[in-house]
Amino acid sequence: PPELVPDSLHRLPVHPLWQSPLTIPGGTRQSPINIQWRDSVYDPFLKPLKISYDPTTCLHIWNNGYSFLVEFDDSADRSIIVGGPLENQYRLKQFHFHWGAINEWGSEHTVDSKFYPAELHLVHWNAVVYPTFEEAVMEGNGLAVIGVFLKLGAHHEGLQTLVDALPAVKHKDTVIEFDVFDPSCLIPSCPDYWTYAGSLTTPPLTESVTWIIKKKPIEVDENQLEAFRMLLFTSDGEEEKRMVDNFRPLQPLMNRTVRSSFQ
Ligand SMILES: NS(=O)(=O)c1c(F)c(F)c(-n2cc(CC3CCCCC3)nn2)c(F)c1F
Ligand SMILES: [Zn+2]
Repeated sequence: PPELVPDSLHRLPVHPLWQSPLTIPGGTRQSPINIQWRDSVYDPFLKPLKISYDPTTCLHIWNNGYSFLVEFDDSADRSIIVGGPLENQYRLKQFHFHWGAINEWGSEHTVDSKFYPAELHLVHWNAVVYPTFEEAVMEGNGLAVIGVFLKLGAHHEGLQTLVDALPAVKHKDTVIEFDVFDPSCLIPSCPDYWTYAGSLTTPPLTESVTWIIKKKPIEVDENQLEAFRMLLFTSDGEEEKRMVDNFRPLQPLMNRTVRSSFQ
């Protein structure tokens, strides 16, 4: 419920990464948004999303002072997605999460105004059309991000290997090698998703993302969520600020329709 949402949402977040304005002047397709289930439109022409990741393309985990990113070798078409709403295949670049200080909020997207405690984003770029990720970030069909909601429940075996590595990236600008991980273990097997045209939810907030939001959440346990909350926004030696509530406020839907791959 909105009254539960941290008042920080009503104050501009102070995190340095947000020094740029929280709203993009003239933005018409900003993210995240609330997904009103009954307003989403079933599109029978949407294809199943095809995910093929090579676990050996995993490189390292990096605390960038906003989230922790697991980055991949995207120098060839080894970890890709194709199909769904996409016209081209897209290469996996990194995945990261957004989460709250408490289990009542933390996700960026909401479903019927309900927050989940966390949300996973798998960021892919259109290497068929654009020569670099940096260029793709600036183009309307440049990126495709798969969003997966995390809900409090059973222990998640696959996530635990990632959680075990987090203490090594507690501080901003720390990196740890992470050389074999298959992120498809974090994606629900249920094929159902919503899709809409949106933006990055962090600077540069460019309107270049085809969002693919999985309908089914994955379950993680309290200890695993707490491990996220032990990370710090701050560098070693600075006054510690816990890395929590690193999600952008909801943005206006404006003239957009959310399509569903399911009836
Ligand atoms: N929440 S999100 O919308 O899924 C999301 C994304 F889609 C992103 F692409 C990034 N992103 C930001 C950069 C810096 C680049 C630095 C060079 C210029 C382009 C941005 N790398 N990846 C990101 F941080 C993020 F949170
Ligand atoms: Zn994100």
